[in-house]
Amino acid sequence: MNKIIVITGATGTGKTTVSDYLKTYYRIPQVITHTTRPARKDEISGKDYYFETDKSFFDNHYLENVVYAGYHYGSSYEGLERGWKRNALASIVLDTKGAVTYVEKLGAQVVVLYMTVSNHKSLAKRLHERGDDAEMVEKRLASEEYQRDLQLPTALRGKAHVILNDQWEDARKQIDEIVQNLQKVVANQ
Ligand SMILES: Nc1ncnc2c1ncn2[C@@H]1O[C@H](COP(=O)(O)OP(=O)(O)OP(=O)(O)O)[C@@H](O)[C@H]1O
Ligand SMILES: Nc1nc2c(ncn2[C@@H]2O[C@H](COP(=O)(O)O)[C@@H](O)[C@H]2O)c(=O)[nH]1
Repeated sequence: MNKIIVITGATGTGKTTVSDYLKTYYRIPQVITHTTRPARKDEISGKDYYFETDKSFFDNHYLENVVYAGYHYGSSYEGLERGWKRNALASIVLDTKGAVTYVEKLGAQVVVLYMTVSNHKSLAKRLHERGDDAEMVEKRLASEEYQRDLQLPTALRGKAHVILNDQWEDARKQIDEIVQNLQKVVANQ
């Protein structure tokens, strides 16, 4: 059975960092999602996201889609199938609403990693250090979605692995253990 690692949590908690780590060290392909948000510097269409217009966004066939801080985001069935064609274990980065939908729709195929930090104030600093546009950071931190994603949703309690990412080395160790077990499960199916 194919499986998907859904990496979720609030902005800046390290979801993309984890997804890149899984790709580099475990060869776990990333499912690329679609968004109408403008690209950040260094982001490439087709690698980080499929960047869409308000019109082209709706040309895709979504398993789920959301509005996050004023922009559309969506994950397509085709993108997921492309990931699974490359490997029986793929990863995707989603907000918590999308993560709940994945669990509802794909059940036992989903493994959720919920990223968190002990001090939420550190997140704004991380976004600025990442080089995000200051106005975009303000808008994001003021959004309902940001507040919502700071808490593990009730629907994911007892189902998600909670990864504390105050220090990357500690988070990495937790992730290594989960992924190595998962790889054994997938290999034995
Ligand atoms: N443990 C850590 N300590 C300090 N900085 C970190 C840590 N983990 C990740 N970062 C840095 O914090 C920034 C945000 O990380 P990342 O982009 O992975 O977060 P994200 O959850 O994907 O954010 P978003 O939802 O906004 O895309 C990056 O610059 C990343 O290098
Ligand atoms: N539900 C979905 N959430 C998604 C998707 N693609 C990304 N995201 C999440 O949106 C926010 C903002 O992302 P950013 O790249 O602008 O920082 C973040 O939580 C992502 O995880 C998607 O297809 N569906």
